[in-house]
Amino acid sequence: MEIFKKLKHFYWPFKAYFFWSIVLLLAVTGFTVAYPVILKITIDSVILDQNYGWIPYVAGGFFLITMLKGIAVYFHQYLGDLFGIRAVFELRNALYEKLQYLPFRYYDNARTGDLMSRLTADVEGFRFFLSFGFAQLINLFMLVTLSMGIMFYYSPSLAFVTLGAMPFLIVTVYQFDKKVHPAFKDIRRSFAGMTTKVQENISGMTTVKSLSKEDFEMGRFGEKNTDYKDKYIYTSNIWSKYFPFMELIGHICVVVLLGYGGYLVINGEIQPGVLVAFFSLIWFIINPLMNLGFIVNTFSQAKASGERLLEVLEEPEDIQDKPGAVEKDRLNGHVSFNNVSHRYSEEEEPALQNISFEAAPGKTIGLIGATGSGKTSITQLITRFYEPDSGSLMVDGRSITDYTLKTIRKNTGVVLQESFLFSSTVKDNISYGRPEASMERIIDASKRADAHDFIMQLPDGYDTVLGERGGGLSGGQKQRIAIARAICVDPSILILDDATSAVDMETEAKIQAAFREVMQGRTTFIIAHRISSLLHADEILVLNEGRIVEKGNHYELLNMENGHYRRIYELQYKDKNQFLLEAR
Ligand SMILES: Nc1ncnc2c1ncn2[C@@H]1O[C@H](COP(=O)(O)OP(=O)(O)OP(=O)(O)O)[C@@H](O)[C@H]1O
Repeated sequence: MEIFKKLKHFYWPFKAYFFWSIVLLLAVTGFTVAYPVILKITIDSVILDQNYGWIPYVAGGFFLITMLKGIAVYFHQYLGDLFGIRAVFELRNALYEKLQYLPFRYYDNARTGDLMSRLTADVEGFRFFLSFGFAQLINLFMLVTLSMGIMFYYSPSLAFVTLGAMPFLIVTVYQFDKKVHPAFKDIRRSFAGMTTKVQENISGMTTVKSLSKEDFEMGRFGEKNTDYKDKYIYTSNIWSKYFPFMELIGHICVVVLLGYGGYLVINGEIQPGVLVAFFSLIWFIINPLMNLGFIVNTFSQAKASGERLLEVLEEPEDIQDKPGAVEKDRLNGHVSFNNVSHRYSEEEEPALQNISFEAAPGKTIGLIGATGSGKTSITQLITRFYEPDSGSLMVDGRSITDYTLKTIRKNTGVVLQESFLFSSTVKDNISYGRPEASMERIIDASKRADAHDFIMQLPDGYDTVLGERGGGLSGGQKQRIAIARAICVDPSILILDDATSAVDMETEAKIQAAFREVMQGRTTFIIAHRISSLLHADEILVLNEGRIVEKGNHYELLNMENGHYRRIYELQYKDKNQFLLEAR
């Protein structure tokens, strides 16, 4: 119940639909139990007492009740559906919003397929209970109580004897729920595992095919599929064990009713109409109670789904605007790190240790070092994707946390080694960070990123729709669109994380020339493995194992005897010299 309480604010605003649906359900229940009552009157008061003149009225009454029941059922179901659909509409929106604001830390370990299944299958499981299960639970309660009430009214002794086996039925249903709830949770988890596998397989299809791992992948999928099948079979086994037993208990009740009820009729203690009415009423108790398994099942599924949805909704958003955070349209881009250290999780080694440097507005800072030396981590802190464990990170003389996240993100443009392109038009991809950008601005950004010419050669130019993840374009072309996207935002801090590694030397030179113009007035951080990309940087930070080991411009660093930078330079240029020597 705790889960439903926690999710209450999603469905409670629509309680009016629910209440009306229940009021109509009440009417449906009333009309349903009226049948056996009319039947009893027909047998005892019309047929046995030979009041045949009543027959047209009884028939008319039956017809009227059937019509009214039909109308009530229609509106009850319609309003119930509306209640569930409106509630999960809000829930889905809230989940999606949560996904937008969850920190990177969460996504480091999250699995896309699992999240997808939460947003689809789990939301659907919850809706089904709201639309259907909830009302069924109430229907069950009302039908059983009303039927029992009528039975006790007609013949308390027959009611007692007939319902004697009911406690067994209730205990069985309870046992069933205890087993079936964890089983359903497992099914949901297994389904999420399977969708994750499918999603990863599709995303990594190039790797799978290039390494001929199709069979291996089928094997891995087979495991997940088998697990899902086994979990379902296990759950079906629980059903098939419990259901015949529940049915048996129901039929014992009927046998007892016919035996003892028949005896009472023969002895003249009750009228035959009462026995006939009991025969209908008992099924209004047994059927819903047996259905309790199914209702409990939707309830268990909804509980399990609700739990998984709450896991996402309650995930802490550790990086948030602090109260009174400053919103600024434009920052100058003065970045300074003072003794900053950072580790991604408690168990891991620090990714950055005592990092200190100053980047004045408009300056270009190069970051170089072996893989894993912490280059990207520095930029992840500047964008505030993560927060440092210690030290201070200032932007324009104020702590980065003094600004709203929006201010920081609006003022930083990031081009990654492999940027993500959305399956929409080229134009939309370029103006993604600034949707209001004019066509001139988009074209200007593309020209600066050396993308305009190839875009014009696409079938629909800027209106060409790209495939998922920018399919249909070469790596370098995708990268140039991503660079245009960053330029279009007009950020005061530009981060180029190995941004030109996917383009050829000639294009790199062109983009860099364009960058030099674009970089004017912006603080730029260039992460590069090639020294050629850093020649024009005002300052280069050489990183090793999370520490800055050297600092200076290209020439200063080259002059350091036995320096890290010099070693990288020699490694990169040795081949060239060797080649030139051999070519002579
Ligand atoms: N999201 C993360 N979660 C946990 N550890 C991480 C994460 N990102 C980076 N690390 C670790 O932090 C250290 C620094 O990584 P970082 O990505 O900053 O290096 P890098 O110099 O940019 O490397 P590369 O040149 O390969 O991109 C590495 O040891 C890496 O394993």
